[in-house]
Amino acid sequence: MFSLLYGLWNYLFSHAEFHVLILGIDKSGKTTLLEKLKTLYSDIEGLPPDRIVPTVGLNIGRVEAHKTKLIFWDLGGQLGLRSIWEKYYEEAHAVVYVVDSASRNRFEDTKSALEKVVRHPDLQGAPILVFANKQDLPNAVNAEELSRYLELKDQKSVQLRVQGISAYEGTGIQEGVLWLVEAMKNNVRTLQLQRQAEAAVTL
Ligand SMILES: Nc1nc2c(ncn2[C@@H]2O[C@H](COP(=O)(O)OP(=O)(O)OP(=O)(O)O)[C@@H](O)[C@H]2O)c(=O)[nH]1
Ligand SMILES: [Mg+2]
Repeated sequence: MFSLLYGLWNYLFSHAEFHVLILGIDKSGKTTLLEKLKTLYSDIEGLPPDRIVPTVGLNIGRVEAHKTKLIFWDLGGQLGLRSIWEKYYEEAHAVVYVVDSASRNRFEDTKSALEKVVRHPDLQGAPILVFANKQDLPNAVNAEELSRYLELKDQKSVQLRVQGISAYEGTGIQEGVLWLVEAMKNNVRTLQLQRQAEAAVTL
């Protein structure tokens, strides 16, 4: 019985696509990360950093990571564009929240934007992976220091992890994505989204 259920579970997930939102304030490195994800996990070579411009619309990256199909949505982080983020919340399985770990003068801004994400009712139950980006810079704070700044230890009800990365060098990214994939698979929100998708197909 267990192996039957396990087989069914695996079958469902091998066919499912997970929607992952990439959020964070402007210049944190979201699009640079998206392009690196394409390089790491697909046949497409992502754009080099010097060809990336600030995001106004939406960038999409479809990859297969750790035997799981992932669709990343990368949105613009400028102040005037952040109100668009919530339009994507209902359909998102998880969030990757990118922080520029070397810009201490912007930690307050990134903290308050993250708090709104964590508290939003449309994202209830979604795992949140905070990427402490730009670890290649000498003045970057590490993942532990950053979680102290962001006061993330108090968020007990949320599945949350802080991971140091460099979107330039690619370090730390796969470790974080592996955690996210496992978190999404063991998650009530994922089951709910899957049921909604199935209901939409049978209507
Ligand atoms: N040193 C360093 N710089 C980075 C890294 N990732 C991104 N950057 C730089 O940070 C700046 C912003 O990168 P983007 O990827 O455009 O940032 P974004 O978060 O997509 O910005 P918006 O689209 O405006 O919200 C660029 O100059 C990047 O080259 C990194 O890992 N290390
Ligand atoms: Mg961008």
